[in-house]
Amino acid sequence: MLERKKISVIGAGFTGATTAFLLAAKELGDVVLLDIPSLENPTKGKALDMLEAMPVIGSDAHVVGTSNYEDTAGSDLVIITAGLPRKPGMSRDDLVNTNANIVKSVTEQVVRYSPDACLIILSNPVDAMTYVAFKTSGLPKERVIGQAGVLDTARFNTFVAMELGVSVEDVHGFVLGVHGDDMVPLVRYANVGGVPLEKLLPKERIDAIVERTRNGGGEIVSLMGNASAYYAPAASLLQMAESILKDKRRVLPAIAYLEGEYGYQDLTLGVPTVLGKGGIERVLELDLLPEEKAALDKSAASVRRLISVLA
Ligand SMILES: NC(=O)C1=CN([C@@H]2O[C@H](COP(=O)(O)OP(=O)(O)OC[C@H]3O[C@@H](n4cnc5c(N)ncnc54)[C@H](O)[C@@H]3O)[C@@H](O)[C@H]2O)C=CC1
Ligand SMILES: O=C([O-])CC(=O)C(=O)O
Repeated sequence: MLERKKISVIGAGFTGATTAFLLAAKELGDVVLLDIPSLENPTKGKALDMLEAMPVIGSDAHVVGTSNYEDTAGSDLVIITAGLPRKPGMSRDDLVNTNANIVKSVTEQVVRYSPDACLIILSNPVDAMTYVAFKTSGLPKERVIGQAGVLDTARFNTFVAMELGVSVEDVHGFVLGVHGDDMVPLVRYANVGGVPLEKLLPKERIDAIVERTRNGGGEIVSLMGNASAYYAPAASLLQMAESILKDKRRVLPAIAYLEGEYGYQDLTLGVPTVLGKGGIERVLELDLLPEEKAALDKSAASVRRLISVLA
């Protein structure tokens, strides 16, 4: 049964279009897909193509394409994917200035028409872009959320399931911190069907999985050449969107604006959260060992460096 929520997806490229399709197919709400005016017709075309898939899929969600922010008015949720993706040889951080300008102007328009929405930010470097969106929007911190940890954890879980030959459904990893080389896979908290991962795999295999997870985005970029990942990022956005729109209160890692949690002030960073209808309902503070806290501090420092470039 379709709950008539309104979801806007800004940026109709690889991640935005894939996300819009998943949201509509799962009947999470009516979807508005928006891109820049020079891409208005292709955006309308993508949206119409998605809409025409709905009778086959069995979803009554509406999908429209536009370049006009008036069409996004009154959204319950806005997902921001607008911005450049990196090319092989680039880091996510190389996108910081270009994408900060885009995210800033998009956020201004979005909140003008949807002041009550929750925002989920995908554009990279996503920790810093979440900071930009939060500061620009003037929204309460609970309603500006960045996507990183669901995707990084999904990659970790994929590699663990492959290594052990078990269902991905039973692998529960936990990746916090920055969406970059200094991300923090909390191996001590990872389990497979309730059994601690450290009891199932030797340290060197776990280290290899951690390393592959850290490079997960880069591995895809070097294979694809002209694009970065979009299926797993879109699936991650879908999971976060569903938890918010249905007030499921799932415990998911997400980028939150921190005011003292984990000892950080005025910083956006990936932490465990409870996602519900108000956005980030709660940040969960875990006990960290000194080496885990040191890794999170390194992660925090790399986000701070980027934010200071923008100031
Ligand atoms: N946080 C994460 O886990 C992930 C982040 N990303 C990031 O998401 C962003 C989008 O990636 P893709 O969709 O693959 O790129 P893409 O190039 O396929 O799509 C980006 C779209 O944004 C649009 N755009 C640019 N400026 C805009 C503006 N001012 N207003 C509205 N739309 C605008 C472009 O026209 C383009 O259609 C990139 O920055 C990428 O690095 C991608 C995957 C995962
Ligand atoms: O690697 C990239 O540039 C896109 C991204 O953030 C990811 O796939 O993790």
